[in-house]
Amino acid sequence: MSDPATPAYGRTVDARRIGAAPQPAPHRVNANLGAATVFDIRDVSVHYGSFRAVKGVTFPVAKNEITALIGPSGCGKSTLLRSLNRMNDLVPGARVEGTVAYRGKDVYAPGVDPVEVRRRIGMVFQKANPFPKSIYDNVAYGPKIHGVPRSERDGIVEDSLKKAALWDEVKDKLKQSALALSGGQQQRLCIARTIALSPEVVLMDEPCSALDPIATARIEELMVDLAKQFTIVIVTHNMQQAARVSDKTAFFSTEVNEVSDTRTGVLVEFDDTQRIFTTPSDERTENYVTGRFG
Ligand SMILES: Nc1ncnc2c1ncn2[C@@H]1O[C@H](COP(=O)(O)OP(=O)(O)OP(=O)(O)O)[C@@H](O)[C@H]1O
Repeated sequence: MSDPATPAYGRTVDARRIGAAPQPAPHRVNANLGAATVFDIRDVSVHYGSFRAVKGVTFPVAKNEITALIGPSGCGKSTLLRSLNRMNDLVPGARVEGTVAYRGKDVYAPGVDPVEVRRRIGMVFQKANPFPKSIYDNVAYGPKIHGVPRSERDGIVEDSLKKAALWDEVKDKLKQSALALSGGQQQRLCIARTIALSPEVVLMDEPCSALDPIATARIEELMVDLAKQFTIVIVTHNMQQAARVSDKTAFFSTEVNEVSDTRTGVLVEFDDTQRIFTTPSDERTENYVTGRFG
């Protein structure tokens, strides 16, 4: 049994503790101990044209964990997230330097198919973006274009909707338009659509920012459940959310270049979520998580 004096950060956190004075950690936990590494992100910088949005980022992502990327607006969280599955390829002028090793292989290596990368490393966006199709067709779409036979699609749709905790609400109206669902249901549908392709990793870019607290709570519960099967990396502005659901947290900030007057995102600290929110190593992290940072 865990020590009751130890704050329960990481998936079971009491959100009211956020902002409390840092407390001594019982011991320093090696952030990468004991879990298989899915991503080894090494010295990654991302440019948009001549503008360097984020520089020199290095941290690992462990299998079946939830890793949260937090930090002030514009520090490059979404940019870094999109570099993990080559989503930035779709942005004209975007360029990634360094190494994003996924299961030991650089996703930017010559010959790597970005479509296959995005199948294995799926993405859920800030705003639910269902296709203007039926609920069924939204989930079946990916398997269909990847050549999964029609006979297997019913099972995939049901399984994906169950994993996304949406099945009970939609099982009797699969042929109805996805656009008639609530915002929270649409976001769970987008999660079902993503996991229908059997990815290993699900990237989530502020998946709850357009949702009310009840829908947010459902997605958070869902994330924790999905992490049993998938590895999750989430960008969130919501520090309580990061503290509630994540195992590891990467805190980003910006450095100002006095000459060009531009801001570049940097990784300040990466560690167990509990440590980031209780005894961070860097003063900038502490100022941010305790709300002293404007
Ligand atoms: N497509 C793009 N073209 C040019 N610059 C971009 C593009 N996308 C982002 N940027 C710039 O890159 C920097 C990092 O942006 P990014 O959206 O990654 O930050 P963020 O930390 O996710 O911000 P927020 O929390 O506000 O969403 C910002 O200066 C932003 O203006």
